[in-house]
Amino acid sequence: MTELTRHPEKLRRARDEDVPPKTTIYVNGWARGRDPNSWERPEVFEPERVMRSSVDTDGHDFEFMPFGEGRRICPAKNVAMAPTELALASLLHSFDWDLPEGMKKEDISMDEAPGITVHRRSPLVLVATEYGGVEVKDKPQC
Ligand code: HEM
Repeated sequence: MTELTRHPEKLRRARDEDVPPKTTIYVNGWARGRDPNSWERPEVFEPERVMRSSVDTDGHDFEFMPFGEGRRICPAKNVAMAPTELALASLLHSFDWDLPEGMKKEDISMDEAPGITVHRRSPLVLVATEYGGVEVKDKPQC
């Protein structure tokens, strides 16, 4: 993708329209991840769907390319994946997670804020209880 951004002339004849040189091109990863031709019920938050699927993050499957593809693929893919998995696994292993008092599952908004990277519109507030029953005083925001 970086390759296309740097050398948009490669797309010149895309869809029979000229793309002028030096045009900045953004690949809409959000739309790709919600393409109903690739994913069943794409609007449903269902991370397990990638476990059932044969797609991987190596840049061969155009429906799921969090690290890009081709010769500009993220060179730190493995460096990024290991601590991400470790951090998430440690949080799940060490704490019970609950909603703040009075809040229901249906109250959680998964709305996203616009931007080059996707992030939540409103913070996710959870109560972490360490295994053994000790409630963590500073409620983390994920
Ligand atoms: C979960 C974390 C990360 C994600 C999702 C991610 C994703 C990406 C994506 C989508 C690209 C563009 C690939 C393309 O143009 O096709 C990229 C490029 C790049 N990433 Fe990452 N990245 C992550 C972490 C990191 C880390 C931790 C480093 C450095 C330690 C890093 C270094 C780079 C570099 C240097 C490039 C540019 C490669 C080039 O243009 O040749 N990334 N990354």
